[in-house]
Order: sequence, then C-alpha cells, then structure tokens
Amino acid sequence: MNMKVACLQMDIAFGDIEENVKRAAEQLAAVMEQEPDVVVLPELWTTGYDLTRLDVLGDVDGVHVKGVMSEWAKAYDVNIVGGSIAKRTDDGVTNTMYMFDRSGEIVGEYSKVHLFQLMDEHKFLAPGSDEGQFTVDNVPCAGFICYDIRFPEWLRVHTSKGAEVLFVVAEWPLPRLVHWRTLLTARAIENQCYVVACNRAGSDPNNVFAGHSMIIDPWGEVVAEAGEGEEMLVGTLDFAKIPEVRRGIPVFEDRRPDLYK
Ligand SMILES: O=C(O)CCC(=O)C(=O)O
Repeated sequence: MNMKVACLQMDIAFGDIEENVKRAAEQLAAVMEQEPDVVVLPELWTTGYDLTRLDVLGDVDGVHVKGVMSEWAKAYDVNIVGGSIAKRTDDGVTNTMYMFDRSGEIVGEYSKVHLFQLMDEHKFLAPGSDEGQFTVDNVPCAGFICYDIRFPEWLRVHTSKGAEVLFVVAEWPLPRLVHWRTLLTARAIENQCYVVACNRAGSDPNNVFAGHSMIIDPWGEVVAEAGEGEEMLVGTLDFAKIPEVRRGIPVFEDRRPDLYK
C-alpha cells in the first residue's frame, strides 16, 4: 500500500490569522492537483510565534480553525494533519495539533508536551499530557511538534504502540538546520518507520526559519526534501518497506525493556 503525502511549507504572517488562512487555502488548492492522501501544515500556522498576544489571538477551544480545516478536508476528500494552532481554554493556551479524516471528522488531537524554553514557550503556553495517536486511511500514525524530536523516548512510546508514520510539524530555526535533518533521520532509522516533517519558511521578528521539510523512509533515506523557501513538498510512502527493514534488523524484537522502558 502507498500513501501520497504533501507538506505545505508556507511562510506565516506574524499574528495575522486571516492572512494565514488565506495563504494555506491557496497552497492547499494548488497541491490538491497532485492528489495527495494527506496534507500537513506547519506548527502555529495561524499566528506564528506571536507569543505575547496569544491570550488574544488564541482560538477559543480551537473552534474557528477546526471548522476551517474540517471544511477543507471534506471539500477536497483529503486527510489533514493540521499543523498546530494556539488553542485557548480557561486553563491557558496550548500548542495544539488537530487531525482530520476525509469526511472532516477530527480523528486526533495532540498538544505539545515539551515546551521550548529557548523561545520562551514555557512563559506563554501550557504543556499537553496526552499522546497523539491517530489513523490515516487505517494506517497507525502519531503527531509531534517541533522540539519533541529531541526526545527519542517520546517518539518510541508511539512506535512501540504501532505507529508507522511519525508526522512532525515545526517552526524550526535556520541556525539549527543540521540538528533538524540529523534528528529526523535518526528518528526514522531507530524507529524503522516513515517520518513526514513539515517546517515553515520565512522569518518573524526574532527568527529565520529553516524550511527543509522532509519525508524520510524507514531506512533513513530521504524520499523528498524542500529547500528553504515556500514550497509544497510531495512524496509517496511505500508501506512494504517497513516490514522489510524490520525483518533485516529486528530492533523491536531485540529491545530489552527489562533494563529500560
Ligand atoms: O529544538 C530546536 O532547536 C527547535 C525547537 C523549536 O523551535 C520549537 O519547539 O518550537
């Protein structure tokens, strides 16, 4: 079985939700000509890192943007891994990913559990505590947000439970591009699964972002990689590769959970 995935590596207008919804809608319409099964958006794609204004910009219970993405999924008959948005509740603002199936139903929700202190996330966001497991056309998947990829044990929790595709959405800065590429590749190799990573392009008042969205196979080979600018990255996952790689090097059988979790 194959699955065609598309990452919308968009530039994000700082704090301008209306403009960002318009930009995403345009990229989505354009990429649908390639008939992907799944479309992935970047982290905080409606607001960017406008952290000091998230108490105002945050989407109350995610209702507005959930509605927009649900309509897109239905209209295009496509699964959507909805990047993340600032979700506002009485308990604070979370950096939250919503996943939709082709009928526009929400099939998953995940709030970033590792907040990135270097960019002050811990001062403005509340951490999540739930796992981001979901299925796309019956394939078990999991969602992660940016800094999460520095915590291999968190991704392993999900692959141990069967995830075959790890979707990563990010606003990863350019100065650490080498970490982005290396960590994503390592996560694919050690988990012997696909990694689909959608980063943003462009800059905000504090950072220049790396782009370089990537699709990596279970052997660690790059299926597709974007450049630094705005781009729609499309690639095909071939699920026959997962058992092939796992048969060759049976990492999951050889683990010693009696010594470590
Ligand atoms: O870990 C990094 O270097 C980048 C993380 C990040 O930018 C984020 O989590 O938003």
